[in-house]
Amino acid sequence: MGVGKALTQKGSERMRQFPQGFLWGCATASYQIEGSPLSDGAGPSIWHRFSHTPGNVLGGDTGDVACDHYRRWRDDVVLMRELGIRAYRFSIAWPRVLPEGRGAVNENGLAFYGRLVDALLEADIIPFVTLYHWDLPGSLQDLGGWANRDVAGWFADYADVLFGRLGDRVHHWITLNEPWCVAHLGYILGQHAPGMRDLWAGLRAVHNLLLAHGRAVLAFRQRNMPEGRIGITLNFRPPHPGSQSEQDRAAARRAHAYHNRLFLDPIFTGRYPDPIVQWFKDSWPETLQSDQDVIRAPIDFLGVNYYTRNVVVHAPGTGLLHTRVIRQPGPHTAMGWEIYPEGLFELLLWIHQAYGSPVLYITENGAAFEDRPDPSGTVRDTDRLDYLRQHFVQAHRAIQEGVRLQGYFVWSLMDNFEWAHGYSKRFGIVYVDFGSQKRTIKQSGHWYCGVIARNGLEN
Ligand SMILES: N=[N+]=NCCCCNC(=O)[C@@H]1[C@H]2[C@H](O)[C@@H](O)[C@H](O)[C@@H](CO)[C@@H]12
Repeated sequence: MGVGKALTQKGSERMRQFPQGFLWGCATASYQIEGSPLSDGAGPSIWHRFSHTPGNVLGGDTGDVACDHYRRWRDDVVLMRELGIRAYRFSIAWPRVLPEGRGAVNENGLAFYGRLVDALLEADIIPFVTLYHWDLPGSLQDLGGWANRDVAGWFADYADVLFGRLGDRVHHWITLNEPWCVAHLGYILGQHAPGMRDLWAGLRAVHNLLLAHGRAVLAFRQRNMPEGRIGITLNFRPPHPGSQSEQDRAAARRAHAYHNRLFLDPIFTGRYPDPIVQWFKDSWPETLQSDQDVIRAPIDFLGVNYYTRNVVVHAPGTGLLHTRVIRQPGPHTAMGWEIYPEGLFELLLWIHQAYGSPVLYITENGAAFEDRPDPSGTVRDTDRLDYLRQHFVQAHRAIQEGVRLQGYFVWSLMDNFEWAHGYSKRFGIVYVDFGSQKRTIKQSGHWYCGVIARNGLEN
C-alpha cells in the first residue's frame, strides 16, 4: 500500500487509514477477570494457590472475585458490542476444563467457554483464544509443572480437547501467553506463580514451554481445520544501550537475546540465541536434536505484546545478565514503564525484517494510570487515550513499511487483577468498581470506539 492511499485528506484532518478488515480488539485473561476459581468443578490453579499465600500479592488481593466475569459474561459481551470491537482475545482456564490438568474433562467448564464463544459470534465479534495465560492446574505443578518435560504432552492433550470441542467456532488460537514471563517471573525470580527461585528449573521451563507450544501446533495440524490459524504471543522489550561504550552495547545485546530472542529464535530458526546458551553454559538444559523440529513447527501468525523499552547498562554481578535498567526522563505509566511509542515501530520492523515477514497481531498494548471517576461518574483517562493514539500511529507507520500487521488488541478491555500488583493497577478502557462490579466506559474506550468505526486515526 502506498503512503498516499493510507493518509487520506478528509476536510482539514489528515486520516491515518488502516487496511480494510484490520481487526481492532481488546484482550483479557481468565484468572485476571473471571473470579469463581473453583466453581462448577474447576480445580485450583497455581495462581489460586500463589495469591492465597500471604505476601505474594499486594494487599493480599486474589482472583476469587476479580471482575466476576464468570457470572457477568453476557453483560460483558454487550459492553464489547457497545465498544464496537471486531475481535476479543481471552484465555481459557486449563483447570476449569481439566481440573487435574489431565484426564477427565469438566463439562461445566467447557460449557462456560462454549456459551461465551457463541455469544461473541452472535455479537459479530471474532474470538481469539489463548490456551494458556499463566493459570496452570495446581496438580501439574505438584509434578514439577513447566520444569517437567512431560508437561509438553499434558499441554498438547489439553489443547486438543479444545480444538475438538471449540474448533468449529474458534478459528484463531494462541498457544501460550508470554512464556518468558512464565519462566523468568515464575521459576527464576519467584515474583509470579509458582513462586520458584531456581535457575535450573527456569531454564528447563523455557525449553518445555517451547516443546509444549510445538506439540500443540502439531496437534492442531492433525485436526486438519482449514479455516483455523494458530500462533503464539511473546512479550518484547527493545533494549537500548545506556551509552555507546562497548560494555553497554554488549549489555544491550545480552538483554535483547534474553528478552526478545529467547523464544523467537527457536520457533523461527530452530536454534537458541548463541549469546544465551554461552551465558548460561553449565545451567543450560539437556535437549534432544528432535526437539527443535517440534519447536519450529510452522505457525500462522505471531502475537506481539509491547508496552515499553529498556535502556540498559553493563552492571557487573547484577541480576541474571549483569545489566541494569536506567530510568529515563519523560513520561512513565503507573507501572513505572517509560512511554516510548517509537519502540513499537522499531520492534515490528525488526521482526518483519529479521524473521521473514510473518503475519503479526499486536495481542497486547496498553497502559496503567491512576484512573478516578469524576463526580459525574465520568473517567477522563486522557493519558491512556494519548498513550494508545501514539502507539496506533507507530503501528500505522509499520504497516506503511510493509509489516503484515493484521490486528491490534488493547490491553485491557476492563480493569482487572494485575498479578502481583493485585487491583492497584488499572489497564482497562472500561473502569471497574470492584465493590459494585459496575462497569463504566472510560474516555479512552469511547475514543477507541470511534477509531474502530473509522478504521483509522484523525490527526
Ligand atoms: N524486563 N522485564 N520485565 C517484566 C516484563 C513484564 C511484562 N508484563 C507483561 O507483559 C504483562 C502482560 C500480561 O500478558 C498481562 O496479563 C498483564 O496484565 C499485562 C500488564 O502487566 C502484561
